[in-house]
Amino acid sequence: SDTKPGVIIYATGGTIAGSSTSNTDTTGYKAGSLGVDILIEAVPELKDVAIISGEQIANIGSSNVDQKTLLKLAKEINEKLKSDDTHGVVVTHGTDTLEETGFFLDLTVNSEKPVVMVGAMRPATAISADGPMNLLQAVSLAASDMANDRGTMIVLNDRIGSAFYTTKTNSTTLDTFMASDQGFLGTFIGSKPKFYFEPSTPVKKPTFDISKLDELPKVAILYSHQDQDVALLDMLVDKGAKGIVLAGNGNGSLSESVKTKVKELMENGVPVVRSTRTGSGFVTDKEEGIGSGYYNPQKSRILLTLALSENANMDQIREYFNSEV
Ligand SMILES: NC(=O)C[C@H](N)C(=O)O
Repeated sequence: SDTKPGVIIYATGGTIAGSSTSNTDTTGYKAGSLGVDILIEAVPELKDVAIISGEQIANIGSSNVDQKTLLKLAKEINEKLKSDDTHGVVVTHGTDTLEETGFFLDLTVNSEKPVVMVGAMRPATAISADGPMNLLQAVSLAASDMANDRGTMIVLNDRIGSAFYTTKTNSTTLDTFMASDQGFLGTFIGSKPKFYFEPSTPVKKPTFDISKLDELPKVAILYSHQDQDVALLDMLVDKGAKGIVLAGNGNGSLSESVKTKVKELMENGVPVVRSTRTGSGFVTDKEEGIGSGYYNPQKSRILLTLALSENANMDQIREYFNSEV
């Protein structure tokens, strides 16, 4: 009937829109080759759960998603969610950087309505392609009244994760999106979303207004390791970085020489956030570098970018990362 909820699918590319000449190819295919209309036509069942419209934002591998794309997407979603005709939105996206876009939207979309990120690990042409079911589940979630007030969510492999905590943990397998400590919000039975809990909001989740921004400050990530070259930090600043995230060792540990450099940069107004290369856990605040709290390096980069976009000072940035113990 006409009373079905309206769901808009914003397509950006990725493996979910990927195709290959071989049905066993799951790595050499071309990401972002099928348009949004083809994705929708491939799953006629979408029309049973929602009134669907599709919009092509880009058709690229997710490593090519840039700040222009993020700003465009966030602005369009904020605009569309104001309409009574829109119950929720779905964003199809390559999985490699899906969590960055999801986290950015989680902090910048100002609506209680659902935003659902979805991708696939196998291209559309593969045997047992996961994209069609993932898309149907994502649309069902965006059309569900249970999905409000849960922030941006990530759907893959029958699971619902919060974009705030979820990360890609495996380079090739289907069960790649996880939040090791925080877990999932729910699962799917067939295409039906089933939540474990009523909605809740991450502790001190920040929000940002990007409506007047045309660009974002540059923040770079540097991976820590033994014998780290201190000169690379200066190079990043020379090349225009306004802030730096370190994928630090363990609880954000740095060598003595990197520590000294970080102190110097911080004194000169360049915030340095110490995150962790371990893949999970909390990084505590230290004088020599802001602790990232629960934010992994790629989420720390997005948060520091947004904090700098509103000219936050060092203390405010420390507040955002909520990493004091
Ligand atoms: N599974 C994927 O979607 C990976 C792809 N390379 C992308 O992120 O665009």
